[in-house]
Amino acid sequence: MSRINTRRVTATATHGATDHAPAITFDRVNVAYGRGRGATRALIDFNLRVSPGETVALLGPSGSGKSTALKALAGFTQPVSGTVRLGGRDVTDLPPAKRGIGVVVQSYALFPHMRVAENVAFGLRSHRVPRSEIGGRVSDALAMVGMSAYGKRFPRELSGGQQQRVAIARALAIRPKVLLLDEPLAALDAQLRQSMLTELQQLRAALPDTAMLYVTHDQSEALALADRIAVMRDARLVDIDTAENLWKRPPSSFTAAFLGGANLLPAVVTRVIGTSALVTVGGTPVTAQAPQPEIGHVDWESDSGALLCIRPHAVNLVSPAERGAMPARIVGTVWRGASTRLTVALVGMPETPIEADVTGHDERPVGTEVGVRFPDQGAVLVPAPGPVS
Ligand SMILES: Nc1ncnc2c1ncn2[C@@H]1O[C@H](COP(=O)(O)OP(=O)(O)OP(=O)(O)O)[C@@H](O)[C@H]1O
Repeated sequence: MSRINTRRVTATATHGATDHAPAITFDRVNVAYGRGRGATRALIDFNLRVSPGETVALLGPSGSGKSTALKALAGFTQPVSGTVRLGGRDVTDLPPAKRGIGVVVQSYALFPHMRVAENVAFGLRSHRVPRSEIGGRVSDALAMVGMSAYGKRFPRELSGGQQQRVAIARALAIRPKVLLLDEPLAALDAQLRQSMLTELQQLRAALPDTAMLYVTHDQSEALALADRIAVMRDARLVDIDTAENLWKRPPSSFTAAFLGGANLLPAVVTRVIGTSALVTVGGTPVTAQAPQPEIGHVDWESDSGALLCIRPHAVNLVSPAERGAMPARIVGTVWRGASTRLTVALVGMPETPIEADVTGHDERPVGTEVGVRFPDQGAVLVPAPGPVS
């Protein structure tokens, strides 16, 4: 049974905010650590808008600037330039405690000498909530995360998952309009992470007015929770769209690879009509989607190079004798229980092996000859990467 209470809670208004403004705005925000030549630019011209009630995941590899973006919003780091707004109100120069944001970090950050209820009450006191209200607010917040029975315990008497629930309760107790979560599941084991992910989905549904910014380097968390995913690389935002669009029609090879380990094969464009393409991969003709991005336009010119993006589950392994199949050989095999991940090398293209997921336990040995087919329109063209600026 779920431990998150799905009762809906309405966030209290923050003073000075406007109703129609985005809940969160980053406007050309730059953050650097250190000064002069040795400075690290951790956020470069970062723009992002999050609507009330929307969840945006900041996804990217280690060091790409995700936590820095949260810190700039929470007030833990000061931008060199740019503006941070909450509900339309400029908070760039406001101290963290005055921003009214709930923050949950990976390490729980509970006070070890305080009981659970005192931990949750702490934030309320620092937000000057009247004494008479504190008890009720603490009970409500603990009930939301299914921890009502644990108010008298110390953090050391709780499991990792329970401590993280208390940390979430503490963030929710102030009834924030904006909730920041920085890798909240990273310290938990795989099984607990999965159940907490389900609970976070329920929490999201229970807080329809609360905007959430969720930092993760785990694409499955981002896909499960986010309305939109903002992909970061080297201190910059590289792509932003709905989870579904980024997954199905990745606008860049970086996002394609980062979001779900896509196969990216060098291809040559034969012709594109509308959003359908005919390309060749290693000389074999393949049909693919050739989508256009939301903003801008991609010219898929005949004879130009592109990348063919295909997910491992969409690759079909057939008999090498089948007409139109690309000849290949199995070079690796990993049984994963419900499926087997096979690595196959196309004849003539050994440097770009393809990963293919096959249902069940596939016992074909390494060295077996196979044929590779991509289902009609099952692959998507992605622009070949240009130089990183
Ligand atoms: N306090 C600091 N002093 C100096 N450099 C820092 C500091 N905090 C972060 N950085 C640097 O800024 C860059 C961005 O760091 P940030 O923590 O925002 O990345 P991240 O995407 O959240 O990474 P991770 O997934 O590993 O947490 C990195 O190069 C990091 O080394």
